[in-house]
Amino acid sequence: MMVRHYSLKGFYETERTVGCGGFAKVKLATHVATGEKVAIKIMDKALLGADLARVETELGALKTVCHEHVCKLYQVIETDTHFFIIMEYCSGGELFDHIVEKNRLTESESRMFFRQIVSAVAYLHSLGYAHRDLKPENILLDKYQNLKLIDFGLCAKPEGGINNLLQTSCGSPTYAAPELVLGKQYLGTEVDIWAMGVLLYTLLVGALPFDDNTIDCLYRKILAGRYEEPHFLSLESKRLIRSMLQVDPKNRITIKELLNHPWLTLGILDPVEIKSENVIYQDHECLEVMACYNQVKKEAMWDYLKQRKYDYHTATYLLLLSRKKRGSSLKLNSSATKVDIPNKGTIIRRKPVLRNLNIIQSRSDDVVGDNQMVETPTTPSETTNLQMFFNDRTPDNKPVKKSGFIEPDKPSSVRKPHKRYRSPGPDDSSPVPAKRVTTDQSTPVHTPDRKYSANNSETPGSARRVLGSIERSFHRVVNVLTPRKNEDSVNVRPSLLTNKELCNVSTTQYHDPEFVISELSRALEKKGICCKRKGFTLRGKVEPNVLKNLGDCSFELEICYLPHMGPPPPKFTGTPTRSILKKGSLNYNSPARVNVIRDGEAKPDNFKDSSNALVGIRRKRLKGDAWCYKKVCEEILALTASDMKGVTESSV
Ligand SMILES: Nc1ncnc2c1ncn2[C@@H]1O[C@H](COP(=O)(O)OP(=O)(O)OP(=O)(O)O)[C@@H](O)[C@H]1O
Repeated sequence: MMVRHYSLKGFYETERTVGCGGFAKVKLATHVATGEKVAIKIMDKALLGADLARVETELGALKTVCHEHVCKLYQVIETDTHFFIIMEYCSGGELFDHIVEKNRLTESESRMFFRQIVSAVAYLHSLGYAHRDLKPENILLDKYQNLKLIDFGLCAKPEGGINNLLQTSCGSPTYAAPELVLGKQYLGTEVDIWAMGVLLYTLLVGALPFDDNTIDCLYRKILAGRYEEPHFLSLESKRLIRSMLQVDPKNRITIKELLNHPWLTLGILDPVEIKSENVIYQDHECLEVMACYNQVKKEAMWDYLKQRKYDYHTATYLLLLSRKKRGSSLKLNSSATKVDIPNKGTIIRRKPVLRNLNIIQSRSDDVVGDNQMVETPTTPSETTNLQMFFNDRTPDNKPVKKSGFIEPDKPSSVRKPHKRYRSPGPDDSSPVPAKRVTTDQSTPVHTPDRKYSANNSETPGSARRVLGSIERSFHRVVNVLTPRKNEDSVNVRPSLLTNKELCNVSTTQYHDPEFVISELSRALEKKGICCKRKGFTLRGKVEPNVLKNLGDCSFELEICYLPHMGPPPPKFTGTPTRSILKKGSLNYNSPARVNVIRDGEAKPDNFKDSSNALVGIRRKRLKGDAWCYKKVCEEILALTASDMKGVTESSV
């Protein structure tokens, strides 16, 4: 059943679900004022229960960090029932899927990605944070192939600094360092390095270094530090992985050594940079746009924004800054619901706000002097912290005291269902009270009651209340009258994919979707995996130990038509013309990509006719362990492929 989130209405237009985790559903949405795409992580408080604390942990970290390879936070909305975390949208999907898609990455692609990971982790460590859940499922790609670290629910900021010991065992078993497995006290930095070793191995090899069907055997392998080194790995890659997967944490390479490691600088020469950004900084043009839009003085706008309330204004400003970085125009759409800037005394404008106003061109007459609007990429204190962390020297060249240079904070770690484990330890000995987690006491919650008309700043309170009430009634009428898009609506035909949607798709040689879905259902049944059919989608759930697998996961296999370019192919006559479902591999077998010129026009993506198109199987992990999902899909697709081959031979 589709849930309507009124607190987003007028501010964000939600689209499809792009991911699900143990705690959250993540939706793609458009930020109405800027038209920018964002991701909204929606968490139901009732389902969070005792894990409410992890939201606090995640938000605390996201509000502090700002790095090009950490997913940016724009806004936090808390209602009585939900959290909505509005973040940078990463359209490239999970690094995990990227690896699976390519089987394994080349050394140079792995290097490019690993440099970004090292940069982000070094930055986190310099701020006193350990991530504690580094794995390719928690690393996303944006459309420029930049990596973005997500999921800070298990991160820790030890009291007294990063060089203080933690005790809570948490994370995913296959990425867990030996000291975590043993339940010893450990350093957050050292367990992150181990997880990065596992990560680099998965990039280069396409499989986990430590894997087994039982947790005991898995832990034995981890404790022995025993893993295979495939022959195709270069000597330098092997050396680097070995230096991270050292059983004794004291022998493990440090993050500082990694920054300059020859493998990471090969062909690039420069050491990895850890340059941080300022979370929010003054930008003359963006501030002017914001001030004009909200009808306040620029100083007042900045005074408000620098409080970093993570409300709609913060989101709008941060999105404007990112538009500016990309060289896009700085325009704001006045159809977004307006939110008042609390300090009314500063409101000076009387001009009506125009639709799609491009405010850069209309410079206001009440701007703050240009010299006050200096962009400050990094604050002195941030620079100092980074310098101190990586040079072991203070700016006046005194040795740095290793602990205590970051404001102490409580470490936190919270159990994560499906993929993670946790054993209780002193670093979470102070149970987080089941209090209402507020992200910022002064952050306005954008419930419908807080929506004002465009010129609300000039409307007296009582009149505004009346208007608000009329507006709410109006919304209710509109909602009753607007037909709802039912998420449960069942597709009567498989969807026809475009070329851009061919990620995570296996091709078949068949044209009949009913036949393929029934073969898939049979294969799932044979493997003992219960599944539900909805339209042309099968949703399966794997319990631990089905298929002798440690993890559990749920997934979807959707039958769809593959795009074919040009006139429909002749009816299938027996000999497959394209690659058939490839046994035991999740690699995407690209269907023929032919640009057909019809009436002088190329039609690559928009060919809407599915008649005679071949059928494909699109897979998607919904929840749970990614490697379990990979194994299950491979086995099911292999089984289906061999079953269908028999049917093909006798029936065609
Ligand atoms: N900013 C984003 N842009 C695009 N997709 C995202 C974004 N954030 C999350 N996702 C997708 O949603 C999925 C779930 O998000 P996330 O891991 O943050 O949720 P969670 O409930 O904390 O998960 P977990 O159970 O792993 O803790 C991710 O694996 C990813 O596929």
